[in-house]
Amino acid sequence: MLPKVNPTETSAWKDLTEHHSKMKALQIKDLFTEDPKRFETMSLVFKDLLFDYSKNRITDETMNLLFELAEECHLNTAIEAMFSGEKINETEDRAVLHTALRNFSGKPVSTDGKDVMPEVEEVRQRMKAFCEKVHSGKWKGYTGKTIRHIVNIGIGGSDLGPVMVTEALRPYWKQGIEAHFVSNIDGTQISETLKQLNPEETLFLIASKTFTTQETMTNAHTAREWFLKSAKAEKYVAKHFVALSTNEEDVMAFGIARDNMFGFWDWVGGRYSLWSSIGLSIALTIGYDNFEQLLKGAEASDVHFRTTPFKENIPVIMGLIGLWYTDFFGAQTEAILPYDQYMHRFSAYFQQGNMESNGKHVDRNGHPVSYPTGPIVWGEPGTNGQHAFYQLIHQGTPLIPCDFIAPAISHNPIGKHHPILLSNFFAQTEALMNGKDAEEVAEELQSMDEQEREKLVPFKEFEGNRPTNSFLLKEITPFSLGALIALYEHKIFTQGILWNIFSFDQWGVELGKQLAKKVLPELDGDKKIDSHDSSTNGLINQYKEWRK
Ligand SMILES: O=P(O)(O)OC[C@H]1O[C@@H](O)[C@H](O)[C@@H](O)[C@@H]1O
Repeated sequence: MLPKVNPTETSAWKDLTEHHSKMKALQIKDLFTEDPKRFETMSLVFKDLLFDYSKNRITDETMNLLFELAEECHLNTAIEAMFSGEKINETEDRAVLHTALRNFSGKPVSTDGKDVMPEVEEVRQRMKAFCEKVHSGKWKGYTGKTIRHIVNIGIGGSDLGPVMVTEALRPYWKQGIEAHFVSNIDGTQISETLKQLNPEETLFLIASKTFTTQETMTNAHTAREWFLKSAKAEKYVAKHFVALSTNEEDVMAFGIARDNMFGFWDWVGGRYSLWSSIGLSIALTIGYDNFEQLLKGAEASDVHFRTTPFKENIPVIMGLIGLWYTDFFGAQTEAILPYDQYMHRFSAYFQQGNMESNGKHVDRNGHPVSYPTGPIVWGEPGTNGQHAFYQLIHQGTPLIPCDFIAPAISHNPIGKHHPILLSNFFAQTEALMNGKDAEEVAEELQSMDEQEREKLVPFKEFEGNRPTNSFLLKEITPFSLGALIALYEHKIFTQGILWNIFSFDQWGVELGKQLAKKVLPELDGDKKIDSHDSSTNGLINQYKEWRK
């Protein structure tokens, strides 16, 4: 059982509260003037990744108090508990061992007295063999053709990770293989996907931890019917459908043979499952060896997180700085802004990662928390975001801490594109910190009539002091991406421990599922509905009227 400390009752929290009143007025840019070594002190290089956290509203004292908070909340004990298979997901009575999926150390990882590594290894080997069969063309469709299209049918954690990673690693796609993803229950997505496909060359991966998720099962049945319209015989389903799941019984009931099922375990949370067999679409798309590199990158971050003192521990620092803004500055959101087009789903992925993990208002003792927990996470790739919402980041009223991410080397080094992209990446964090004061604005508007100029100055001023982290990666490779994802995962863990909440359950998504199940039968027939509030009744009845 994890120690359950209310963070606000620690002495570090009290000191941080006092410290915050001093820090409110401090300008980040002044901290740079005062300390020419600030960048050196507040940046870390890990593998081929530079993490620069110097453009934050922090001093050494802030960081030391935050480290003390982490100590008082027993973060070290919690990290060890996770890695060593303790059932830290108490509301579901489960261990949290996605780290075992990327363990190549040869050391056992046990939970419930059993080493999970032999089974992990066995599934990895089966995934590898399967990828080889598909890529070599030995795996044939029902008419003897090779597989050219992979369709992953899953939602939430069984979709977002595979989509994000395959997109981020597009330069590594195997020739001759196209990956497709269907998640939404909206029939549009599967219809539009199926239109592009030939059933003879298509492999469906039904990805669902529980194998009961309504959206996934409905899409899977639609895909099966579509396939059988051409293939005619049930026996061919085995050549075109595989399951990625923990639920063997329901997989069999769907008609997928045991041989075509790649299992994983209840100690893998859905939003942490891309490292498991849920990653089969990734392995099929970029090749198994590259998938293994992704796992090895994540393993490197695991080792870093588990063994590095807090002062040099990137996910711990990321988590503490985030908490500093959420709980002391009242920041409600955080933006993740990758300056890499291939990473266009990275923020969407960590929307689920963060918000499903730490969107909790009850602490580990079952009491409502008295402090803000998980922030809203959002973002779009640069520079698109600059021309859309950066206005608010620069001049709006809310404080929005931002993570800027960019690769030094582009996979598409054409013309001046990459230097232009990176000039924006560098310029934005500088501008967010420095702002632009009235004097500078007036200087810029010198040629203007004085009265006009004075009117305009307030609108063109930037107060600055807007905090950012920068992640400069040498290049986006399977290894570096794996490492980066795992750093973000461990940031979430760090914050969950400090907020004293359970980060690995997600009871909040259940309500919607239950309610939709109640409404669905009411949509049949023409009978007017009066079982809800007048708004819901009104909407349902208008729908019934219009769909006639
Ligand atoms: O993989 P499954 O069982 O189909 O679940 C998909 C998603 O279902 C959602 O309801 C859960 O909140 C997610 O965590 C999960 O990833």
